[in-house]
Amino acid sequence: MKEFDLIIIGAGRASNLAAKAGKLGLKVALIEKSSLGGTCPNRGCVPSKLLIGYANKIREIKESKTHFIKSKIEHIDIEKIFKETNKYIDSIDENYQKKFNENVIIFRGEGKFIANKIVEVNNEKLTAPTIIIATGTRPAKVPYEKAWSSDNIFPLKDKIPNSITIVGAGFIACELTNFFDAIGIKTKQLVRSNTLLSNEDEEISSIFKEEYCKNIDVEFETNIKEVKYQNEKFYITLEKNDGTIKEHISEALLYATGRVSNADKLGLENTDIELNKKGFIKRDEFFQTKVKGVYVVGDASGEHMLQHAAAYEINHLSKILFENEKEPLKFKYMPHAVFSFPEIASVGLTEQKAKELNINYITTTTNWLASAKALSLKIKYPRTKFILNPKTYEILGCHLIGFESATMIHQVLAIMHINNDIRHLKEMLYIHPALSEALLPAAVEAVAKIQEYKKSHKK
Ligand SMILES: Cc1cc2nc3c(=O)[nH]c(=O)nc-3n(C[C@H](O)[C@H](O)[C@H](O)COP(=O)(O)OP(=O)(O)OC[C@H]3O[C@@H](n4cnc5c(N)ncnc54)[C@H](O)[C@@H]3O)c2cc1C
Ligand SMILES: NC(=O)c1ccc[n+]([C@@H]2O[C@H](COP(=O)([O-])OP(=O)(O)OC[C@H]3O[C@@H](n4cnc5c(N)ncnc54)[C@H](O)[C@@H]3O)[C@@H](O)[C@H]2O)c1
Repeated sequence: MKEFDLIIIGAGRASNLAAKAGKLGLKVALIEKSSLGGTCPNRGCVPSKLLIGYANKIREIKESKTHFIKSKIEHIDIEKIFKETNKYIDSIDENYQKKFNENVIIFRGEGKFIANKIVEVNNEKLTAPTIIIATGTRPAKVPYEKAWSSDNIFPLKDKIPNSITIVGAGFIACELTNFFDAIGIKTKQLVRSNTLLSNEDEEISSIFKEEYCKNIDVEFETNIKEVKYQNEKFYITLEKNDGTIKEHISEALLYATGRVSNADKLGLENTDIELNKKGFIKRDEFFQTKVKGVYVVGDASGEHMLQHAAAYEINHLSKILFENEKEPLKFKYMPHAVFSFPEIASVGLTEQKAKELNINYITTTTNWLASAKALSLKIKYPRTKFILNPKTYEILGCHLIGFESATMIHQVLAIMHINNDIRHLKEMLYIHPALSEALLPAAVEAVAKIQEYKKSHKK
């Protein structure tokens, strides 16, 4: 049996913790069955956003007529787009290896528990007083042979298809569908309900749907009834919720229907570690599982499934382990963005959630068009929606749709981080006429509505 100070299973974001522990002089075993770096740089956030960069540029050119510019795209080098993206992915593992000093021993293989504190990898048994499970998630199994998940395009090894059908209405489906459509591959999205991005605030997701569907061919309330794969094509029978049948042919079929826990492959039946109903590992507020000294962080907990959440958790665990941190991590808020067209960014409660919780709230929805910079974009839909506590001025939720929403929301996040009071957003000085200034009228409207509320609720 090999003894270590620390074992980490999964070299995604937890690679940073392994590197830090190694620098502190601890003997670390880092177990990874795939490429170092994990999902985000190899088959997640980073390559998908590299693709979105192409889509955004193309959409801008295609929409140039709004600025009285007649333009035509002569050629999109799709081969080159995938070649460059694949090349980026190829560089990740090697770059990660450079992070570690000689104290970090990398085991390339699948780690499995054979007892509470013993992990087996490549027929070697390892033990340590502290073990971190950071094994992330994998795409839900695709139901047809030859169909893809997002893992099949990062990197893309198959032939680039001339047509693609994408199933799902969440983050991955709406980001990738926009990309494939923008670069000129014939694209259809299949959605079983009547909604896209159903976890977003309803007002925002309905604006998104209206704008998105101006470009994208989406079949709503549609399921796949049957699939045949012949001559390198999928022959798909579609069934609408009203029973209508439609035949559809596509060279590629990609499922973006969610991700599942990797805990089923960890041999946890040999331990006292417990799973929740969705198959994710249970933990306490200090990330500790039922086994003392065994922790779970990042997507493996199934809580947030976002890179910034995983990074923050792993950083906090590092403080608990190496800096005597005694406080648990409590996220005050958890923002996210959908990098599609249009772009959405969101933090906190949606209006439907506020209703469900039966809390006292007010909302304001303000367009961005008082901002000259927003006006110059010549798009009418951008909006800021606030969900507010009318008694305390607290921002309970903020939802943006429009150009660079993911960047724009950071000024709201800063306020929420330091002292959550919408009045700061109203009082701060904005550079005129930067796009960020588009949030000022929203803050002014929100504060005015709260003051009205306070007046009308005075005894
Ligand atoms: C297409 C896509 C786009 C995304 N875009 C964004 C985005 O824009 N913004 C955002 O915030 N998030 C995004 N995400 C989510 C983000 O990638 C994850 O939240 C993040 O990677 C989680 O990090 P992690 O370290 O917890 O897990 P992972 O990065 O998944 O790392 C887990 C590692 O554990 C390894 N592993 C699993 N089981 C074992 C085992 N038994 N033995 C050895 N190794 C094992 C895996 O191979 C993997 O390398 C995206 C995800 C996808 C799929
Ligand atoms: N910008 C970002 O931050 C970003 C981008 C991509 C992925 N991610 C992360 O990755 C995770 C996974 O993304 P995702 O898009 O796969 O999951 P998701 O949960 O966002 O969406 C899954 C979609 O698939 C649909 N679906 C599920 N089963 C189906 C079926 N059998 N038939 C038809 N539709 C079905 C659901 O209704 C939903 O619309 C997300 O939870 C997110 O945390 C984040």
